[in-house]
Amino acid sequence: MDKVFIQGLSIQTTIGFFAWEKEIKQTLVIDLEMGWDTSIAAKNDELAKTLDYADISQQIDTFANDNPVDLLETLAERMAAFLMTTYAIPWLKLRINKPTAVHNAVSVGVEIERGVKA
Ligand SMILES: Nc1nc2c(c(=O)[nH]1)N=C([C@H](O)[C@@H](O)CO)CN2
Repeated sequence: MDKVFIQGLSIQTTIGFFAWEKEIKQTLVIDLEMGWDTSIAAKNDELAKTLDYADISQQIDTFANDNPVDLLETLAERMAAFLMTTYAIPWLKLRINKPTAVHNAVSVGVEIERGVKA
């Protein structure tokens, strides 16, 4: 299966369980793999036939900021559903890192896989 991916997308958004977290923006770093037949776009060199990683990166930032939640789990689930519906993505793996959440860890976060691999 071919993939289009986004690695290390850094966004600033409101996220977190605690009251103080709802008053600030924190950094999330997002890794996304999306199943896609890239040969269709390659055939006639057409951006419109593939997943535009620049457009999707912007949509991820907008989605996170428009949908503040407590848990990374909730954001991951909702973001995965939004991306799969909007772009007709059959399968994806989404990892959301919250690098500043635990001071003595490099990063913490969640990773989910949704859909069916072609
Ligand atoms: N599995 C998770 N654990 C925790 C989360 C989370 O979203 N998923 N969130 C928090 C707090 O918001 C934390 O990031 C504050 O430092 C704690 N654990």
